[in-house]
Amino acid sequence: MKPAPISITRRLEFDAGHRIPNHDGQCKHLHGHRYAIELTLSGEIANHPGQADDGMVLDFADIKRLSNQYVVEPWDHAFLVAKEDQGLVDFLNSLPNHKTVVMEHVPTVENLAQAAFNILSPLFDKAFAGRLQLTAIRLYETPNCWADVHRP
Ligand SMILES: Nc1nc2c(c(=O)[nH]1)N=C([C@H](O)[C@H](O)COP(=O)(O)OP(=O)(O)OP(=O)(O)O)CN2
Ligand SMILES: [Zn+2]
Repeated sequence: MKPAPISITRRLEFDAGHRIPNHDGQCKHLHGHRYAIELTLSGEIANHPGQADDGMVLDFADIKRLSNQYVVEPWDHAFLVAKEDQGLVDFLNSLPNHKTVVMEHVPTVENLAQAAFNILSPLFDKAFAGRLQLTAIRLYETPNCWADVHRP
């Protein structure tokens, strides 16, 4: 029998500041969140008796390593600001050694989840070609608010 499809998910957390400049409520103010990102990968379970990855789609440590390097560490304790939010970009750039990440789009949880997916999906494709795929990202902005991005 063909094995049933399987996916694995690794959760990582980071802190970042942001604002939604044109929001009609509190979110137009500078504030921060403890974000949680959940990365879901799908692939086949390795049948490699005697090897470290036997029985795994991918070692959770590998998901952590790639995600930390390219998203979690760059965004952790950074201020995530939209490039269109020019006054704030200029202010943040005036702060010596401030960790600022200028985003292509307004840093809603939807756009951040999409940005993380666009960064990480090709990296997983390249590193583990053919064996597995990043199929979804869930990004929590608060315990009550999150966005899901799915591989098309
Ligand atoms: N669709 C979206 N709506 C909102 C976003 C967003 O990214 N996408 N972001 C915000 C705010 O930045 C904030 O993160 C959410 O604040 P809030 O609604 O207050 O969420 P809480 O979980 O803190 O709300 P509680 O009422 O305390 O549960 C707003 N909207
Ligand atoms: Zn917010």
